[in-house]
Amino acid sequence: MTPASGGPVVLLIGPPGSGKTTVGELVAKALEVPFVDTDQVIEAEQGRRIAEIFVEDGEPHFRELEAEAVARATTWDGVVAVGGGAPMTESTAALLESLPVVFLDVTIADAAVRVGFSTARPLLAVNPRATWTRLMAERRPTYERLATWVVDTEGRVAEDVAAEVVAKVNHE
Ligand SMILES: Nc1ncnc2c1ncn2[C@@H]1O[C@H](COP(=O)(O)OP(=O)(O)O)[C@@H](O)[C@H]1O
Ligand SMILES: O=C(O)C1=C[C@@H](OP(=O)(O)O)[C@@H](O)[C@H](O)C1
Ligand SMILES: [Mg+2]
Repeated sequence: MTPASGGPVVLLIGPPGSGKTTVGELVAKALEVPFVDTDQVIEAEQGRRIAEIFVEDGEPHFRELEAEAVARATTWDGVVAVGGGAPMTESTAALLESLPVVFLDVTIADAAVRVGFSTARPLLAVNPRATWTRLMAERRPTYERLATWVVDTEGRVAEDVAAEVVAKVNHE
């Protein structure tokens, strides 16, 4: 992806299983712009999976890598999906405040079905439902504060959610 003066068309935030990665790709395709997922950037640059980074270096190190990756992504054109915990880092929240952000909302019921709570998401490896619910409660005020728009994804296919994000971005 090439740096551009305009910055991201839209950034997607929300908890694991809200569909940031999936919907982000669909939105980018529809708008014919590049897509970047900061977790994928981190994995490619590190040559390791997110779960390995957590185990080998700990969550604080992952959060540093994540803050750097998000900061770079905010200078690029296109659609950006970040990890569920990214907005909880202060420097990241400060950057997102002035950018077009969609909070993809979801309940534990749908998130559990979508994510299946595999070990790919290390924070959810133990007591996944209780942990997801606690994290969402901690994070919701930040997601809502940073959201330019909130899109409810409950019971909706990703294509439908993506169409609403595109409409919001296009101010339809
Ligand atoms: N609206 C949706 N309806 C049903 N399944 C979805 C939806 N959005 C995403 N998924 C599925 O849920 C899983 C997690 O989606 P993902 O995009 O990785 O979420 P996130 O990046 O927010 O954690 C994927 O298997 C994806 O195919
Ligand atoms: O909620 C979190 O803290 C995390 C969410 C994950 O991304 P998704 O939200 O895309 O699953 C990934 O960044 C990492 O496992 C930590
Ligand atoms: Mg994701």
